[in-house]
Amino acid sequence: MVLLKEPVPLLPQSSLLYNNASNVSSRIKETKKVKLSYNPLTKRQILNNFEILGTLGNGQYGKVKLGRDLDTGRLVAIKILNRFEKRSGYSLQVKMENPRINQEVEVMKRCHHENVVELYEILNDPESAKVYLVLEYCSRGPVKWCPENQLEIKAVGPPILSFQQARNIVSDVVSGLEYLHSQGIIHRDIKPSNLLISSNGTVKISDFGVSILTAAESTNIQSSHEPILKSKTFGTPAFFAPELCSTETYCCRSSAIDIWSLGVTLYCLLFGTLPFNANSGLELFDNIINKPLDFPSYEEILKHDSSDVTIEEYRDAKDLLYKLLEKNPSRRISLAETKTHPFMCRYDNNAAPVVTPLLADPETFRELKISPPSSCKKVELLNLPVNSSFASLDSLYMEDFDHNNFRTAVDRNLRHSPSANNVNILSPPAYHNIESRESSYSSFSSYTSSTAFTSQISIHDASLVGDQHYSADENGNSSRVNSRGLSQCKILSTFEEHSFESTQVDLSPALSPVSNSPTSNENSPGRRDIQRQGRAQHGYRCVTCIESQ
Ligand SMILES: Nc1ncnc2c1ncn2[C@@H]1O[C@H](COP(=O)(O)OP(=O)(O)OP(=O)(O)O)[C@@H](O)[C@H]1O
Repeated sequence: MVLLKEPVPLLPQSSLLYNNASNVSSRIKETKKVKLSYNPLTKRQILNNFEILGTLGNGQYGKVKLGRDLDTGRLVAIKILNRFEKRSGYSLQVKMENPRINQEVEVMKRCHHENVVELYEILNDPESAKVYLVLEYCSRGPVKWCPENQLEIKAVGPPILSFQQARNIVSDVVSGLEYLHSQGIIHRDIKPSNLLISSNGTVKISDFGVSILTAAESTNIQSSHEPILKSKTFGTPAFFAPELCSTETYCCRSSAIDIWSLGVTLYCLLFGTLPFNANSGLELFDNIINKPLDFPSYEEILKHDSSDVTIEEYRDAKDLLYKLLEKNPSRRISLAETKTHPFMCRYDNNAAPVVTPLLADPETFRELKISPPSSCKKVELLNLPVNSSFASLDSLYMEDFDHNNFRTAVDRNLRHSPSANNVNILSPPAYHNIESRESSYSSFSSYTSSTAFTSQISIHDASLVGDQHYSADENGNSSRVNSRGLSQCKILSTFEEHSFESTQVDLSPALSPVSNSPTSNENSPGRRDIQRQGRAQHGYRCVTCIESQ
């Protein structure tokens, strides 16, 4: 789904990210110092008191990581936001404070409800280019309403949820929305992917990046439908209310837009397709404003819903959808009315809670699935520069990472190992100019795995993506790792003074070419020279780990 970028800050710059306001709950911890470190033994990064276990999602505006509070063991989601955003003018790029951060923080600080994702802590170090929001972790991930392999925008049904599951989800969202609106918060981006499911199946509203506070907080803005802060549109077009699609009613926005988006969401859950769709934005807006609502027939529903939806339930569902997707915002159903609508009450038997599989077990979030050899002792954490956050490990190598320190720490580690000679130490310059974060991260993992656990060997093709041109030769004394072709290769590799041999290469399918494929030199069988072609030509991610024999 495309999110329209919001061009103007909606909250005053003096927002609460930097200022304390009396009405902000003290529940939320604000930490002004960020410390990043790396544990080579576990191969995990540590952000202040949180061990980073893996990636939960990549949003439009940054990454979300799974973390574990080292004191309490509690799992958390850590949303990483860029403090600055670049805006391009005619000839210059300006670095501006990212207004989304203030917005999201300001709104989340006010929220404390079972159906709203909770903010626990804000890590906001002025020295850091990132701001970290430590959030309640919803282990079952976002609400899914179409098959994994299908783009939501292309989904045409059948639905993957039963009517009862859809009802359970919407019931939780209505409670969450009622709370938000009572706090003067309009979410403005209600859609299934912003509804997260906790381990016990509770649905929680998340992602407040485009939310706003109405001028009159805590008043029942929904019933008044008063115009709110004048602002540009944002959110996800297919979920836009008609009043957002027309320039005539430009200023007239109220919490009724969330109710419309709730209607689009319910439609998706029930029928597995969007109610309004089109090939272009203009056509989509035209459909939202003018096209009458249309539904799959009852017979079609019966074909797919195994729970035998009755004709009454089907009719009630349609009736509720007509009321939620009422084009005139002042006639749109309220949340209180939604709660008591027959579709929500008459059939509710709680028989089918939403059960989606848990996101991967935290332990499987390890970047490398290797266990430390018994000879390997825990080594000191490596301090990382504050801006070498997980979202931009490339900067770790490209900008200000102190390679000498890193190697010193690594060397210290080597002394614990009986097989230090088998370690492949990469030349730091090889990491330079890596444009892809993923590639950099893999390199980083490879490097650290090879050095932290010396009975394991990593082979790297970092040279391929580095400044130095480097060619690979299966039979020579140096090798490059090709994420496609290597799996069966016997590799003899030397790098600097260390050499090692490996007979088995474990290649993850994820380790595919990162960006453009490198060109291959077809004239040299068994040998493919990687030629960099300007900045866009970066090669492969590194192979992570090879078991030594
Ligand atoms: N609290 C959480 N618990 C579990 N997973 C989460 C949590 N918060 C976010 N995620 C995961 O990270 C993804 C991106 O998060 P989020 O939507 O907040 O980021 P965003 O940059 O605002 O995304 P969007 O592109 O939708 O605007 C989510 O779709 C979800 O998969």
